[in-house]
Amino acid sequence: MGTALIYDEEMTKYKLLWVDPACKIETPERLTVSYEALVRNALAERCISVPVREATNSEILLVHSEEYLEAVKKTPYMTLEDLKEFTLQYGDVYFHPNIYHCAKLAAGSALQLVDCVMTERVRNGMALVRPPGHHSQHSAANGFCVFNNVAIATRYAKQKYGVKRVLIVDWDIHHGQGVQYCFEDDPSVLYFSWHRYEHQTFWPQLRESDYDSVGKEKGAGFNINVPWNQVGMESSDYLSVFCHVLLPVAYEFCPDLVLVCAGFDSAIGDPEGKMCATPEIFAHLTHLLMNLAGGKLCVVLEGGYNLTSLAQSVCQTVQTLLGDPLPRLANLSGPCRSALESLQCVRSAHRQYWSCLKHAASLPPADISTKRIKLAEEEAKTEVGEEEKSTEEKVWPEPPKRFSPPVRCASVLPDDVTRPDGCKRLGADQDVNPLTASKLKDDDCDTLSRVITLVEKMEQNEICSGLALVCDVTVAMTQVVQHLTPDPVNRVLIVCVGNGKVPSHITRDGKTLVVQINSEETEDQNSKYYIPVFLKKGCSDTSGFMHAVFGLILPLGYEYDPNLVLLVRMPDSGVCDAVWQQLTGLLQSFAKGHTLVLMQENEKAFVGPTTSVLLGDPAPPLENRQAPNTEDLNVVERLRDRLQVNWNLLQTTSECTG
Ligand SMILES: NCCCNCCCCCS
Ligand SMILES: [Zn+2]
Repeated sequence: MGTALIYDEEMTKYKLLWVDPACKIETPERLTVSYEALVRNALAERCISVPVREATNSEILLVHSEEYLEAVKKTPYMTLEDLKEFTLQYGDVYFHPNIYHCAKLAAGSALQLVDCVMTERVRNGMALVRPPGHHSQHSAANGFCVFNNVAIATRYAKQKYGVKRVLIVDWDIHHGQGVQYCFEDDPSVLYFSWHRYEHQTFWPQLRESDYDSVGKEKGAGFNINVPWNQVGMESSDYLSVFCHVLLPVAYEFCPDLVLVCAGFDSAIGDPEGKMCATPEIFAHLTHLLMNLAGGKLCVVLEGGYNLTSLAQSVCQTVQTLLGDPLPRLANLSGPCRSALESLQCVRSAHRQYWSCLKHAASLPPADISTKRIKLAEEEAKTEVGEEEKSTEEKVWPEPPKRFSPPVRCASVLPDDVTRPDGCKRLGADQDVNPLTASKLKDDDCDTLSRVITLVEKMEQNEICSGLALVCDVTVAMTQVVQHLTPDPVNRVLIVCVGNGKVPSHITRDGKTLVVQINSEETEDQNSKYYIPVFLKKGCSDTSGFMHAVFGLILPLGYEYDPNLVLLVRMPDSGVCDAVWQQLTGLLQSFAKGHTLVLMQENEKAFVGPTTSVLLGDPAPPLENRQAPNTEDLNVVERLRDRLQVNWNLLQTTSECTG
């Protein structure tokens, strides 16, 4: 299934008609540079173009009041003076004779996207729209927004398709208060937003944007606000929040549909956000959401005011929706102190609502809060009349080309195992490839030599990922590592699922990082590069396993930044299909998707499900949402405490930083 792209140049046909410094950044060029970049990078042509449509009155009334809609309906006929007058009743927004038409198209685009995802005409998609929506409210326009596109789409999906649980991820740098107001008492809609806040001094300066607004009444726990109290946040800060807050909760919530308020003013260079995360981060944020809801992901443009980083970020997002390998994120430094403080506050505020957070630390002591430091700085500044901060132009490298290897997935299988049709899908040359069709009766060394060849072709970027059935995964794993180690830049992340002895020499000199999830307490080898995760209930405990994936494996993987991932399924691991597929999907975040899966010969039943995920299909949703059992949670938390001195992305509290 493909990726939808919804765009129409009609939505570029309104603009600011008078002087208003607060609104001049919201321009038609935002849409044209984004769409042109998709065309220039040959991404638009790979999408399924879906036409826009106007949202109907009843669809708009799913969120907005009749009086508001009636008022907006009059704007096409207003004089310039009337438009200015009409605008004054709202904040930080402007009207134009054609904005009502465009606002209906923007909302209608989001509905079109929901339709083609819910009817499975496409797997996922992006709507490039303006005016944005997440600030608009029941009876008010606000923050460049007229109708709340994503809120309308959410209500529409529930009404028309009976969707039970919707996750809304708002990665725009502003708080989508309009969305929060819409769903704060609704437990069927989980709203997550991070936003520049600076202790309520940044627009829209709302008390209810802070981390302690967790939702109301039945909706308590289903509204997650992550305030950024400093500018300059980087990819590490964003990934920490995804790994330690959003993903664990999102998987526990188990949504049927995911909508993204995709504002790119959270990217480097943006005049509003003043953050430092490069556009590649959106490739990863998108990917990390793609295994939820069976891949049903609708991305709707919100903000983004630096035309360069906006266009690059849109391309990174669409390219990931299309299933292309992700770019590596270089030298992630770990979250800054202010981000850690926000992280700790949010986790603490939501501890009582989500079992994955029940072990979260309590609120940081007020005295170390960056708030006191910040307010002290404010006083200092006013005293000495600090000169205007230089608004230095941010520069960053153009994101690297994300090229897809000719073969997406190759497999080394015994004769009696039929090659999954998925591999065949990758072109006829695959059949003549010695790695797969082999008429010889292969014995073990032949298999291993083919596995090594497979790895070499991955290194040469001829093959993206691979899967091999071998007679002994430990031997195969060791052979692969020995083959690779000489090369100085090689770093291999090895994830071993299940019990079994991992040869200790394999973790020598940091060229490999081994994380083993098992149910046997191994002697406590206190090595930085061998991390045994002992789960009392073993790999069959979905919640405990996924807690280890988000709390340990993902942060470690991002910080280690390997150029190859070995996913090893130890004999009799007991891990269930869906969890195995989720892990396979999430590990493609690393090494540009170069994942080699090693399994025992007798596990042929898992070849198909594993291959489908390596080929880019979403992993099926994890149905169960029971709490991880306490001991397993304890294990992961204790491990994180012990390891975070070496691995910064494991941190979730601000106390630990000296
Ligand atoms: N100094 C006032 C600036 C107002 N900024 C409004 C930003 C709306 C963003 C929508 S994503
Ligand atoms: Zn914004």
